[in-house]
Order: sequence, then structure tokens, then C-alpha cells
Amino acid sequence: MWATTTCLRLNPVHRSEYPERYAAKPEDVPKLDVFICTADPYKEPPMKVVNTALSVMAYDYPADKISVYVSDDGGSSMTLFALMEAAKFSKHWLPYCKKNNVQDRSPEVYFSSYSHPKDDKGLNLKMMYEDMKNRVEHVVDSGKVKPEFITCDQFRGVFDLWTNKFTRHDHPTIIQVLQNSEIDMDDTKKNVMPNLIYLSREKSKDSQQHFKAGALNTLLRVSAVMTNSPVILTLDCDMYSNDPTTPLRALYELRPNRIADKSINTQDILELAHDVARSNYECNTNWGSKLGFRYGSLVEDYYTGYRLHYLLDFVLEGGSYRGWWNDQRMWLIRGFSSFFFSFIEFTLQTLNLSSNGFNLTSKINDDEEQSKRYEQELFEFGPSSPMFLPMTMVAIMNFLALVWGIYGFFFWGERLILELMLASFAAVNCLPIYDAIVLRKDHGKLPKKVCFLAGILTLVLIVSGYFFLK
Ligand SMILES: O=c1ccn([C@@H]2O[C@H](COP(=O)(O)OP(=O)(O)O[C@H]3O[C@H](CO)[C@@H](O)[C@H](O)[C@H]3O)[C@@H](O)[C@H]2O)c(=O)[nH]1
Ligand SMILES: [Mn+2]
Repeated sequence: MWATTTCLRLNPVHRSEYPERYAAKPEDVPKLDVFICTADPYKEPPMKVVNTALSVMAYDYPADKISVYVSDDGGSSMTLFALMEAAKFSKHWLPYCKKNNVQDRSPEVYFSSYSHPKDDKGLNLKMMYEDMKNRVEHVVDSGKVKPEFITCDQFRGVFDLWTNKFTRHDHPTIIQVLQNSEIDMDDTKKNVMPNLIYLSREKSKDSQQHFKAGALNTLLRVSAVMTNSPVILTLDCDMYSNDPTTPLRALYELRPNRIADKSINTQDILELAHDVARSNYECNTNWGSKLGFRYGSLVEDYYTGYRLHYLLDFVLEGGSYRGWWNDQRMWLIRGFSSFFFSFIEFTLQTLNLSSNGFNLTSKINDDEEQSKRYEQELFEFGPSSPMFLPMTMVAIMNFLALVWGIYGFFFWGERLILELMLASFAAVNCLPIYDAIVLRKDHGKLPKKVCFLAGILTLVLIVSGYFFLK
């Protein structure tokens, strides 16, 4: 992994941005399709999806050029309901953001920060947001969308698609245009609104669904039929955008061709969109192998997550010394947790001893203490998981090696300078882990069970090493 990333770092790329070019000629701005994936209304609360969607709908970008597609693999009427509410709220939220040049365009983040304006307009909007949040959370708590909750009559019919036979693993495609830039205006009646489209691809027990990669490929096809924008941005449901200028700034790099507009909500287009969202559409095709997002890996978009690791690189690129150090720590932690386990998983899969499974992570964080720890930049370990075991063992082993090395240095005068330096470097890297084992009392510390097990296993390793290497 280190070797494959090194060549990229030896050849750093510098980019310039010219957002003002497009500001002068908005008609040259290409269309942008944003894909947001969600898969479970309980682990990924619909309000999170709503905030992600609103944050990108409110980009500093010509609204008629943005189309936001939400893919719901949870096939949940509650998520559709939440997005319906989001469409209504956006008509007030977007003009407000643009008028006041709001930085955080996720309303949840904006309204929970201390700095948001407390004037009538701001307070009014906050109340409107809280109202929507209550309605959505009520619907999620009650487990279904009762007719009295639906305020948009035009969309009432779509909820009938959730029949008794409907399950998240077996249901027809649902595509609903919730906002249409051709006809929908904001509350000031001056500005058009971006497209907002809900999609839940067909699921059936007979076809494989390929998790997020499958969802993204369906989104690629459906969006190609409807808006076919030359630029695509994909987001997970919990990745709200915190900078409204991102797409305009990224554009210079992409320099795409413009593509002709067409209507998205016509019968022909919708029929075609349903066809490409069929669960067996990909049978005997190259989708997933040569076309679209590739299947068979749980981290299909891993390569977008490269990080800098060299101190020199980091400092030259304007990073801080502390940032570099934290990165070293993450490197160690990932090496002995996620990379370690994915290596085992990959080996087992290659030998055909296991097939890939996917465990959706929970995005619920209404724990205030946890948010505080996040602010303080403390590592969050939390609930007991075998994932932490190798990492904790390595930390303990290192500590023992350092103690033993210092002991040897003073009492036997052994020349262990190089080894000692290495062990000290590793021990300093492990400081947050020692902290999480011994000192911390909060809920984010390393669970006792993991520490205890790691202690025992390290001891076993040392004792067996003693016998084998003697
Ligand atoms: O059947 C599925 C399963 C997941 N998702 C979505 O995929 C995203 C990622 O799922 P999550 O549980 O949050 O996975 P993470 O462990 O956070 O993400 C890792 O795995 C993802 C899936 O490969 C990659 O996209 C990420 O970059 C990588 O960090 C979420 O938006 C899900 O809603 C679907 O759309 N359909
Ligand atoms: Mn995630």
C-alpha cells in the first residue's frame, strides 16, 4: 500500500482555480448531478440525508444546473417523506443562504452553531426547520407515513406503492421527481430551484444488488436518462458539504463539455428511467466489471481517500507538524485495524473461503459527550470490537520493548541505540492508545475487554517467542 502511494507523492500536482470565470459567464457552467446514497432509515436517520441533500442543493452554483439524486437502498417511505419535506423547506432555505452568504449550508449545522443570526427571518427559518425535523422524526418513530402527515397532495399517490408485499429486499423501482427546476420557484418567486429526485432501485431475491457500487451504477444510468450531466459528485448520506464554492472551484480541473437540456418529468423519460433501474438490467453486461463502479470490493471508492504522509510534503503543502504526526498515528491505527482485517478478508475471498458481506455503519450521534470529544480531537474507540485487538497488542508490545530496552541499556550497557530510537518513535505514536487504555474514563476509551484480551495475547506471544527464538 505504501509503495503504491509513494509515486504519487514524489510528483505533487499543483492546481489553480478560477471560479470567477464562471461567475462572469454563468451560461458556461456545466450541469452537475449529485448522487447521495442511503440504505437504512434507522442507522442513517432521514434527517441526516435531508441535511446532506439541502447542503448540496444550496451550492453557489446556478440552481437550474444542479440535480440531486437520492438513492434509497432501504426502500423506505420514511426517507421519501423526509425528502418531500426537504423540497418544501429548500424553497426558503436556498434564498436565505444565498442572501446571507451562509457558510454552513446544512441547516442542522447552521442552526446549532452559536453564530447564526437571531433576527426575525433567521428565527422564523429555524422554527420552520425544527417543525420539519419534528414531523420527520415523528414519522420515523412511528414507523410509517400516516396519510395525515402528507402535506403535498401531488405526491400522495406514490406512497400507495408501499403495498403489503413491499419489503426492502423485494420491491419495484420507485422514482419520484420531488422538485423540478423547470417549474419550481423559491418562496421569493424570483429564483428557480434545483432538481431533487428520489430513487429506490428495484430489488428482487433473484438478483445480486452489489451494495453501494450497485446503487451508484443504477444512479449513473437513471441520471443519464434524465439529466445526463457531464459532472457527477457522489456523497454518502452523512457527508454534508461544508463549502458552497466547492463545485465551481473544482470545475476548472474538469472542463467538461456542455450537454443539451431536456425535460425530466415526461412519461417517456420516466419509463426509460424505470427500465434502467430494473434489478436484472445488468445481467450479461459489463456493468461492475468493465463499466461503472466495480463490484467485489467493499471499498470501491477507496482511491479517493489518499492522504499525505511525508513530513516534508505535508509542511510544503501548508500542513502543520502536529497534523503530520496525527497522520502517522492514523497510519499505524489503520494498518493494524481496517487494513489488517481487509487483508485477511481479501485473502479468504481470493481463496474462495468467504464471500463479501457488508455491515452498514450507524450514523446516529445524538451523544453530546461524544461530540465534545470530537471537538477536543480525542480518538473515539467506544464499543468493544475485535478490530481494536491487533492495534492494542502492538501498542502494549511496543511499550514493553521500550521498557526492556531502557532496562538493558542501563544495566547491561548493551548498544541498543537504534532499536531504542525506533521503539520510542513507535511509543510516541501510540500515546493516544496508552491514554485510551489507562488514563481515560469517558465512553470513547478502549473497552476493558479489549485491553484485557490484548494483554493476555501479547503475553502469550512474548512467552512463545521466548521459547521459539531462544
Ligand atoms: O447496500 C448498500 C450499502 C451501503 N450503501 C451506502 O454506502 C455508503 C457507505 O456505507 P457506510 O456504512 O457508511 O460505510 P463506511 O464504512 O462508512 O464506508 C466505507 O465503505 C464505503 C462502501 O464501500 C465507501 O464508500 C467508503 O468510502 C468507505 O469509507 C452509505 O451512504 C450507505 O448508505 C448503499 O447505498 N447500499
Ligand atoms: Mn460512512
